[in-house]
Amino acid sequence: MTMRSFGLIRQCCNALVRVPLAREKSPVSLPISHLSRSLTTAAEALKITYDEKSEVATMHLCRKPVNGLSLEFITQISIALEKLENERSCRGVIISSGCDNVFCAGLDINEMLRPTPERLEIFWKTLQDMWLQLFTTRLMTVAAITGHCIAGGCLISSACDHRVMAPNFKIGLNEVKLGIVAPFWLVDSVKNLIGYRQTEWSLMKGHLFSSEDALRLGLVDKVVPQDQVVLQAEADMAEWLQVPDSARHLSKTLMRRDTVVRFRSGREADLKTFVNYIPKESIQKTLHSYVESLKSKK
Ligand SMILES: CC/C=C\C/C=C\CCCC/C=C/C(=O)SCCNC(=O)CCNC(=O)[C@H](O)C(C)(C)COP(=O)(O)OP(=O)(O)OC[C@H]1O[C@@H](n2cnc3c(N)ncnc32)[C@H](O)[C@@H]1OP(=O)(O)O
Repeated sequence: MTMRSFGLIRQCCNALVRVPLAREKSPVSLPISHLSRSLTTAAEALKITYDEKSEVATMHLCRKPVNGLSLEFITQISIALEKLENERSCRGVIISSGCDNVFCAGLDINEMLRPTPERLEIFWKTLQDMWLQLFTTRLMTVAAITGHCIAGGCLISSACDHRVMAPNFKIGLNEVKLGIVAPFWLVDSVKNLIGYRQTEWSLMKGHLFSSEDALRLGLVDKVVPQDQVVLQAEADMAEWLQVPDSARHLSKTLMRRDTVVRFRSGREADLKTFVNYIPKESIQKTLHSYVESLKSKK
């Protein structure tokens, strides 16, 4: 197997003070006083490899301990996606995790705790952009879900084209448990997979599905033992790549158009709602208690 890492991507990912890269915007300097805590450095957090033979890249999320989606991390993912999208030989990307038993625990909650208005706005815009990139990319996308996949984690997996998950983990949208609400575009992408009622019910309860229930409902496509998830994702990717790229991508565009149109017309209002809602004292209290409960479960 011929593997090479994308020098350009690594280079970009290491230089992370100016964000976001987002296509439609110019870069903005970050208030770096609020960098969120992680056990990994920015350079270690995202590893990209490319297999020339299969024409498939792997995006390995390694922001320990739980791949919490901080502004810097989302920006790295976004830059990497853009680079892969522009790499003509690349046809697919597998998204995998280097965190034990966690694919992604969602947004880094620290981003929402006592945020500066400036950073909060950049954070949400960057997340919106990253989601749109992933949801509409020409690349075939497969999520190799080797652990829990919660809220923002489900944002990533549900934006992909195919999902393979390990048994006995949790997946879904639990935002209400934190006193917050998933944005309509994330809800839509889950609804596209599991239908209206299951989405409404799980959203209102903050219910996380077991891997097995997720398979039954269509929130994931396969459940295989944890040590086989990546291999299965690679095998499924190879099968998917037998379909001509442009026809596959046009079909995806056709199926996702309504969600994308709704997103584009609602994203400004969504941003305003987010930046007004998060700093509210009542929301801050609930988020704070949630973080405390995570820490005290040990
Ligand atoms: C009207 C509406 C207007 C506006 C909308 C507003 C907001 C919309 C946002 C919606 C979009 C998405 C939101 C989100 O993603 S919020 C995040 C939701 N995620 C979770 O609830 C997951 C929480 N984590 C867990 O349940 C467990 O950590 C997990 C993943 C099951 C792993 O368990 P375990 O292996 O036992 O690990 P620990 O729990 O010990 O965690 C290790 C360490 O990580 C910290 N941590 C965990 N998750 C997060 C996180 N999401 N962000 C930041 N930090 C996290 C945890 O506290 C531990 O820290 P410690 O210091 O104790 O080591």
